[in-house]
Amino acid sequence: MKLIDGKALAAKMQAELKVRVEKLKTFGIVPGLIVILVGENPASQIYVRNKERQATAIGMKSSVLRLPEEIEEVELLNLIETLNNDDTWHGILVQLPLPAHISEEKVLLAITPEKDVDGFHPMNMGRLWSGNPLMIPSTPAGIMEMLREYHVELSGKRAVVVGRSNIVGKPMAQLLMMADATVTIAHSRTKNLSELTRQADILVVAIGQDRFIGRNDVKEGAVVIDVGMNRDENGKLHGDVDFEQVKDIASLITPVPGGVGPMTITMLMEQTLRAAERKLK
Ligand SMILES: Nc1nc(=O)c2c([nH]1)NC[C@@H]1CN(c3ccc(C(=O)N[C@@H](CCC(=O)O)C(=O)O)cc3)C=[N+]21
Repeated sequence: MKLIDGKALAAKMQAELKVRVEKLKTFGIVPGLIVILVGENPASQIYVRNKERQATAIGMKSSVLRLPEEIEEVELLNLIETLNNDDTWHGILVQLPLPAHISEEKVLLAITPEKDVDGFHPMNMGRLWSGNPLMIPSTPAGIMEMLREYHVELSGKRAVVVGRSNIVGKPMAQLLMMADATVTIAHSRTKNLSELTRQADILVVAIGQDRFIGRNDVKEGAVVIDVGMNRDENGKLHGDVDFEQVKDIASLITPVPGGVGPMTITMLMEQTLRAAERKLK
């Protein structure tokens, strides 16, 4: 078993991003990412702080708007409209999940696709599936970077994605398909899931269930990517893959923490930078 070190790759990419930021600054553009956080979800607070720290580290401008849980939907939509027209910000990210009284669909539609660094706007989802992406969701984008860095061959390989979310599963499947893998999307209702996952040369797991994939679900030599982040009663993080059971079967495996998570944040920065670089053209 060899570890895919997401933290190390994220650090390496940050150094490259820093150079690109400095270059852009010589043209008078400071790339900016604004994050909107509604309510007090403590887990969200940690991600938001990490995002701010990374942005600052590479020389980008970054800000977090903390809004009260009770904010009205129309107020949030108006704020997004203001930010759409504000040249300071090249990326706008609304942290999910939102409180139940606010329509996620309306909010995601309100962000102009050019600033939608999450790639969640229907226009960006459609462009990805049409093979002409503008913004790519950062978790699957980070996974593709990891597979590239570790020279994982994808063409003609059998990839199984467990999880069908708009944020991870669906865009992941499309990116693997664009890289010429043969892709199957499985999910919580899939029958004989194990039979399917055991055929995977590349197995991506994003189902949101603690240590869901065990030793009998993985083919010898498979590349295993774990998107899960589940906290147990002692506050320890576990993936959707039982790392201890799978580590000696897989040829390459991502740890949790230190795998997909750090790359997700770095790719968010990369998308913001790319949005800012488009201003030059
Ligand atoms: N609009 C939107 N975009 C998002 O990208 C988004 C979101 N909403 N809502 C919440 C999820 C979650 N998410 C994480 C990103 C990085 C880590 C991360 O860096 N994790 C580290 C540290 C984990 C720890 O120790 O707490 C690791 O895995 O090593 C975690 C979680 C982005 N999300």
